[in-house]
Amino acid sequence: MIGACGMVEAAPAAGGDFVTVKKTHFARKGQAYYIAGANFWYGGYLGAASGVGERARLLKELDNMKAIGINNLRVLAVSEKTEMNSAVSPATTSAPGQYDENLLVGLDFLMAEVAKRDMTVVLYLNNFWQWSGGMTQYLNWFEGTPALDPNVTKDYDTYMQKTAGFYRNAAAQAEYRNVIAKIVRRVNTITGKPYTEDTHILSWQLANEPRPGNGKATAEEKAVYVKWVDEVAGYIHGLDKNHLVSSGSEGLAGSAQDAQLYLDAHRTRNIDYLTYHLWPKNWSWFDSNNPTGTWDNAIAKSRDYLNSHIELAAKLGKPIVLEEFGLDRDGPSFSIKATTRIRDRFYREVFEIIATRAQKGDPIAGFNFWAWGGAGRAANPDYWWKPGNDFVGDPPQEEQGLYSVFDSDVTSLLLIKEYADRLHAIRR
Ligand SMILES: O=C1NC[C@H](CO)[C@@H](O)[C@@H]1O
Repeated sequence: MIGACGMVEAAPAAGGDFVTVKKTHFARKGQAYYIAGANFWYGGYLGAASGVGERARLLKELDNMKAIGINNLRVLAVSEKTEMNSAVSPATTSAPGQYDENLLVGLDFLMAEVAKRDMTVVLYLNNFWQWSGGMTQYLNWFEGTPALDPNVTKDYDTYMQKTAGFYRNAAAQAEYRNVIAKIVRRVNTITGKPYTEDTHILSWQLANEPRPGNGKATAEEKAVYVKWVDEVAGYIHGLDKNHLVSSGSEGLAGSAQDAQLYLDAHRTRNIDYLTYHLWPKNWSWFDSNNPTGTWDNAIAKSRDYLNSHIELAAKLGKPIVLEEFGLDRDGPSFSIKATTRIRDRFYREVFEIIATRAQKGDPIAGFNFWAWGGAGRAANPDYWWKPGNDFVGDPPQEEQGLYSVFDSDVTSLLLIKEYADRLHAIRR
């Protein structure tokens, strides 16, 4: 629709067009709404008008995702400039109060194109991990502590424990709220529509995989984390009365294996639905160098993880979304030429549980696989990302091809379509 000012404008939002929670399900436009989604962290980057922007690619990626039934994208809304090696550049914010308008317009463009395809987006506003600067970079700004890349130090335990200091740093929290307000209060420069009025935003998300600290988080660290989730989610609702808010938690793996902590952090009325992630290889349940020897262990633990979190959501009476899961290519290999038989078998196991329980009416509201690589291709023989290279589903902290689903992975794409169709057919 072309408005009087000549700007591309979506039809005015009717109240019913926002995604809402109805008991333990999502609803949208008077229907139950199930997510058959992709992680597409770099969607805003492709939408930029210059520099890293690749708008022609973005349109093709969105069309290809739409064609296989993908109706939701999980996208990084803001990145922080950092010295850490395995982080994306450029970044949305290079210092407190300084923003790259080209990247913000990129997000505008993405949202405008998502609206045309009637997809929805989950936008995460920070990152516990280093690949977009994230919480560690805030501490570098406000504590003066060095931003140490765990891919370099190889000490993830210390990284996690230090990064959780973000929650208790008043200056970092104040700037984080400034950044949240900058994004949430933004008026889309392509459509002229305020983000708070955009019915194609499904939810604002506090961060990607916020954790209370490392696996030995203390009672005090856990209490700080629970308070942080409640307060920031409440702050976002204060800015935006229309949209849902989620945490971005991985579930127990991101809650020091403490179910009570996971429940306590998500009990607040400020959190509208639960999230969880499933990573058998990252969590050493599956060894891709010994697939036959570790498959049974990995799939048993995965099934338990999938089902037990749906029970936790039922306890809180809220929907839950499996918003990340993945496995690497056969071999293992990062090469796009490698087959994906084991990954496809894993995806089918995951999808079958999600679809069956969703059809039964259990509080599982859908999935986002990690992650859409599409037409992107690894540029370097070592598969590591360098500025100027294609973006793929794997962020710069990991080899480009580790978990990405590429446009040539036909068996995977057909599998995603099969289950997207099943979820979209659910009527409630
Ligand atoms: O959020 C995340 N979860 C797991 C992904 C794959 O390891 C990782 O790339 C990302 O930081």
